[in-house]
Amino acid sequence: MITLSDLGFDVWFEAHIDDIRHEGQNIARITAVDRNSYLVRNEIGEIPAELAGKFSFQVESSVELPCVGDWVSVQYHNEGTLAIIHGLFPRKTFLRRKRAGMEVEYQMIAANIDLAFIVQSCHFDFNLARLNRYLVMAADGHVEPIIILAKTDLISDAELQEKLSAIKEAGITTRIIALSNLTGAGYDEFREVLFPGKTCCLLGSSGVGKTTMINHLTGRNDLDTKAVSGTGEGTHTTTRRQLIVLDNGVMFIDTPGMRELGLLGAGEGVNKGFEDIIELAGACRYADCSHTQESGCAVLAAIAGGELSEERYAGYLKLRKESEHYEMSYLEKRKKDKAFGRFIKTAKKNLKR
Ligand SMILES: Nc1nc2c(ncn2[C@@H]2O[C@H](COP(=O)(O)OP(=O)(O)OP(=O)(O)O)[C@@H](O)[C@H]2O)c(=O)[nH]1
Ligand SMILES: [Zn+2]
Repeated sequence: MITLSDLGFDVWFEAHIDDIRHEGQNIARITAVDRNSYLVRNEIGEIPAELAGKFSFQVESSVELPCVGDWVSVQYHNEGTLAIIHGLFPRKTFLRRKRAGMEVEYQMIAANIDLAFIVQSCHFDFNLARLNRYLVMAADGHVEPIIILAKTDLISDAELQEKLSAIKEAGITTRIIALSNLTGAGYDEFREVLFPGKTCCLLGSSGVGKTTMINHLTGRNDLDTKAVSGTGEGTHTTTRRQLIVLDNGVMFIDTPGMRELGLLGAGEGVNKGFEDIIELAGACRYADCSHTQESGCAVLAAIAGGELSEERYAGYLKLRKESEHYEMSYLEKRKKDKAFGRFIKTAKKNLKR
């Protein structure tokens, strides 16, 4: 049977039990969040959960809402098939991001993470500016970072040494593990830093090999397949688990918000890693050239002339597409948040009348 301590509940949290857990309540950890529905897990099992009304009313900012990795106190209902969340434990560590356009408003991505692996592929994805952004984010939430340079099989040893020294020259002293999912190189070192009861996360752009790393550790498709369904208050909900416990007792958190982290404002990041393409683009006929089909495009001309490799161009397009996609979805979300803000304002006005 799994215990609270296996799930990461240690003396730091124990010190808060008397303040947070009241009579008849149990301690559990949030393993998934989907708008207002949650999954919680403890020694008894993993079940759907909802916020107690009183809890919701007292929340003044979204930061006070439970996020994945949080410890909460819950009460069981419906013969233990539904949990109601009554209290939130303080966070030992967290990952959060500033919401654009607001000065103090943060969005919580996950909580109580012991170790954040910042994953970059040695190939197209390698980017010091983005690496620094992740390191700042980890430091902000007191999360210990380790840099992973993945896909080492795609570059020569000399090229890998170059990347390692580029990181050191940038003044970054964080531990670096270079590994390949293909050859298994570096995995001994990777496994050495994974401890049972510790919560980890993988941060990095799409396609750098994060999912493959988890599957490599488990020999299964843990990150992709498991969803938990349950019946609460008559509505059937299926929520994808975002905190998983591997067979070796190591926990990994993977939330949709995490996937967006690195790409926010990546426009500048794209330019940073592809200075040669940006320089070429200066000679395009149209200032807003997309470098995909325009006549007079200097980038396309360079490919035709063999000065720019197709591969490098494809890498540029891929990163640009990802960054546009995430920036777009982030803007859409902000629009929704604004609409919700207006709704609240109107509702408050109506109340006053
Ligand atoms: N050559 C090489 N390819 C790899 C390695 N690791 C992963 N890949 C490939 O890279 C692609 C992306 O890997 P994923 O593990 O899905 O990457 P991810 O970071 O999880 O991407 P998202 O799920 O989009 O966030 C897949 O086609 C993998 O087979 C590696 O070490 N070497
Ligand atoms: Zn162009």
